Amino acid sequence: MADAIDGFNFEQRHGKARVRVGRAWRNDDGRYFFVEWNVSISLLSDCVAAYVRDDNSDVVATDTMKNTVYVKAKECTQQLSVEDFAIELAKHFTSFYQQVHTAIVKIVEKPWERVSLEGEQHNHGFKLGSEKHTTEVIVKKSGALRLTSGIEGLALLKTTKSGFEGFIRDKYTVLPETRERILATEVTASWRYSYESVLTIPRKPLYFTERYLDVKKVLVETFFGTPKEGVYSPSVQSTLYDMAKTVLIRLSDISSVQLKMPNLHFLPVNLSSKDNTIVKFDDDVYLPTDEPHGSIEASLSRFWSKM
Ligand SMILES: O=c1[nH]c(=O)c2[nH]c(=O)[nH]c2[nH]1
Repeated sequence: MADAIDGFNFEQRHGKARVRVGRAWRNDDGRYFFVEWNVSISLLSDCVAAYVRDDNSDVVATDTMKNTVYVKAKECTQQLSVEDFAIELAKHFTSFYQQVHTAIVKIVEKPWERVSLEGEQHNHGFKLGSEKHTTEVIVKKSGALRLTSGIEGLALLKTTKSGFEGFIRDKYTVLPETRERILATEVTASWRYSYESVLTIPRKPLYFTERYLDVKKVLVETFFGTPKEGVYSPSVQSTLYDMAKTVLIRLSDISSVQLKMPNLHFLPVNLSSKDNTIVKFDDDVYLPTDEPHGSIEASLSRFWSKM
């Protein structure tokens, strides 16, 4: 919402970024659960006077926002998904403060995973995994909701069943066509859920945690294909599209999905001197690179959905 001030359009928001909180829960049988969240809050509120008249009387202090994260974490006596925690926080800011009309809460969850020792799950031991679960919620005073979740840093590699052929060849092209190469990427995905009100989200406390695992499974399975056979990838573009499409086909409460898949190149190694070949590439020795990398991204949404 823009205000007209001194003959200008003025838009503002304020919040607290990167508030870190850890939350442990203990079951009746003594089993622990743990999450670590990095929370960023942004409030759209009627506090223009602070900018233009040195009047802070309508300002929610960002220090108060930070404290609220810890208070709400304390109040969540049952383990809950990162999405539900973000919605709880956003609902609090829009309902508690008359001045606040919209709250935007972004959270990145650190991938602490329960340790298994000799096939047995540890009661209270966790180790850090790799990819991260993210969420962004926007809640309005009316209860209108926009809920997006995502995954960051999902690194995937396959050693065969990938190629790239038939692309434009011109005087600048040196890349040979191939049906045999390594395919490696680090997937960043985000997907929007179709729930449009805080009143209609599923009640199950870990519903969105399960959904996150469902999306991750679809992405990974579609990238690799079956364990023995795999699936041939004619390009990153084609594999990306299959992954996005399978998410929308399998998961009915997701209305759109965005994927970013850098093409992390593994270059063939050939070494030769003036009179002999030292290393001849036979789909075996590679030079891994992450710079430069191809950057391939797309989004796919249902016809009737808002992006
Ligand atoms: O899967 C690929 N897509 C491209 O667009 C591209 N461009 C390139 O040089 N290699 C590849 N690989």
